Amino acid sequence: IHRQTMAWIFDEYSKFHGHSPAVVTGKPIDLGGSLGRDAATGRGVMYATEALLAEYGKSISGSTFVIQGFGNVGSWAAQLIHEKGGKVIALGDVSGTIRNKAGIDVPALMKHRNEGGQLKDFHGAEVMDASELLVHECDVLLPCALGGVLNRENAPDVKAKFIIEAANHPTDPEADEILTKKGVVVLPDIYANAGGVIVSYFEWVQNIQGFMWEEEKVNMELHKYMNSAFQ
Ligand SMILES: NC(=O)C1=CN([C@@H]2O[C@H](COP(=O)(O)OP(=O)(O)OC[C@H]3O[C@@H](n4cnc5c(N)ncnc54)[C@H](OP(=O)(O)O)[C@@H]3O)[C@@H](O)[C@H]2O)C=CC1
Ligand SMILES: O=C(O)CCC(=O)C(=O)O
Repeated sequence: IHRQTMAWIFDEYSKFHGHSPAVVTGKPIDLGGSLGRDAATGRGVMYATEALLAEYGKSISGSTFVIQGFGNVGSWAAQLIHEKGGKVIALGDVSGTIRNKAGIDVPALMKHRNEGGQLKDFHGAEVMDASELLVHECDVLLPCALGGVLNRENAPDVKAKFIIEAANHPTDPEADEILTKKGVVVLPDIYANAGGVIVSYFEWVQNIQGFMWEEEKVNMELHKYMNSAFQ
């Protein structure tokens, strides 16, 4: 979401119809945006991953993760998975692809990135070939960048046991078929990345109520919705 654009839409609409914050979501916080919206999609991805692994008697802690994309969705998913004790062993964006068998120190990587550093220059990992990322050994693969990245070319080589569709349609229909035959569990995007649109709905609810929720309340409600949708 581009918050400034949403602010312009809100402002233009309100000129003609009076103060109407509920007309659009993804607004800046001081114009009625929701706390927790920035992290929401990545947080929802983490909750979805937790629910799926639990179904198989596993947990985030003790599992290994490979993440493509370190933007809004990927960086939040990486941080929250790291906080839960998950080991992010490889990660990539356009600026580079890196790995560390012992687990990447995600908060240190965030600091490096926020200071303007590129992934390839991060000291806590080694650089690897981008083409190896999606077929890297791991328990859980999280494509958090683009659509169509898993296709008939690379799907046969995927080693992950679980794929969380954090980006929109990262797995094309041919890949889906190949992965299913291999016994890879693919959690669909319509559920896995719904955290963003859920918190946008919460933003609308707060605007209608004329009330702002604490971030803890937003996260708790998001957890509740993600869990009940999984069931
Ligand atoms: N943000 C949200 O709330 C939601 C997002 N989504 C979906 O999630 C996906 C990611 O969105 P979002 O995180 O917001 O987008 P961002 O633009 O914030 O991040 C995209 C990330 O993908 C990386 N990337 C782009 N191309 C490649 C590539 N070829 N190989 C590796 N990495 C690449 C970018 O790298 P670099 O920074 O180097 O350019 C960046 O790290 C999209 O499919 C989006 O539709 C779905 C639901 C909600
Ligand atoms: O914020 C929203 O309402 C939806 C966001 C979303 O789904 C996206 O960015 O792809």
